[in-house]
Amino acid sequence: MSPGGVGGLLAALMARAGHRVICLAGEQTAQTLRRDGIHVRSKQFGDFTTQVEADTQLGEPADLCLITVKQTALEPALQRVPSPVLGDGLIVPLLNGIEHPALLRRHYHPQQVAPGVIRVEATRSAPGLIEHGSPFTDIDLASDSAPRERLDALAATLTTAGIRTRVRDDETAALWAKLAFLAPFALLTTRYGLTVGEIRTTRRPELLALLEETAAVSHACGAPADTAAALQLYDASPPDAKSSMQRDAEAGRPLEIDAIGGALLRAAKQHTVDVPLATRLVTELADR
Ligand SMILES: NC(=O)C1=CN([C@@H]2O[C@H](COP(=O)(O)OP(=O)(O)OC[C@H]3O[C@@H](n4cnc5c(N)ncnc54)[C@H](OP(=O)(O)O)[C@@H]3O)[C@@H](O)[C@H]2O)C=CC1
Ligand SMILES: CC(C)(CO)C(=O)C(=O)O
Repeated sequence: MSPGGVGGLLAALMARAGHRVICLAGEQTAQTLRRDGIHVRSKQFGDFTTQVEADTQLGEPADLCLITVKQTALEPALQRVPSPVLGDGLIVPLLNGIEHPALLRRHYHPQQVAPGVIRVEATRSAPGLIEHGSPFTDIDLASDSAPRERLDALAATLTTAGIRTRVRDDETAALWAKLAFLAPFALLTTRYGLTVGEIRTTRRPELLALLEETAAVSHACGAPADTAAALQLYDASPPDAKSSMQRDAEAGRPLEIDAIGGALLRAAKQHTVDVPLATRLVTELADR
């Protein structure tokens, strides 16, 4: 559901591996996909085009529904996948953030909901045209409510299609591991309009302070967070890397500020953790 940067790439990889794939999108995107398929330009997989089916709403049961819409459009998008039509298919949201699994568990049976986090850099430059800029496409799956065997089977299927997938034991830890890295990255690159290479040099003290704040909230929520390891990832990132929130800001699209920054502040408040820098950055971004 929602074949944008992430969803379009995964749909194309699954179709290329021989799976039947139905992309659920707006009418215009669905028409384009039915006619032209999905064309991927990838640093990892090379250039390729695959045919997919496409519709505006799910019309039959499915084994798996990957949810790859932005959080800002999640609630209306769920109408595209009515629970009675889906049957007992696995729902796997790959959105950034930590709060959407609760919403999905209200819409679908909790045993069907298996959240994942994805590490990838992928952009939809036009409907059906995906630019995949990272030389990796990695997913971590974890669910407090879905049976482990289903996650293991899915991880094997995705890995065979080229999407390296691991199953983690702890859902909270898996979601926070991504957010603890992403929140400082998204907030700083978007607030200052700088690449990761510029942030880790010219704004290093702020980066360190924000990593500390985020790690403190993560710990308070029961998820281990390793600030030194996160900093190493920043230092190892290609200097011109940008966050998806920053690319949204550049393109004038709505920002996932609430799912990423807002969720961090809410968790901090709940656990009475002081996060002055995160609060300032989220406020400044929201004001814009
Ligand atoms: N892009 C990246 O590199 C990464 C993104 N993520 C996360 O993955 C998630 C998806 O991001 P990304 O792939 O970049 O998103 P995109 O903006 O590329 O794609 C969003 C898709 O959502 C659809 N959409 C927009 N509005 C609605 C709506 N009202 N109802 C239903 N569908 C709608 C669009 O479909 P249509 O064509 O019909 O308009 C589009 O295909 C986000 O949570 C993001 O944070 C995580 C890691 C990396
Ligand atoms: C950090 C990154 C690029 C990892 O995939 C991401 O999730 C984002 O920018 O939204």
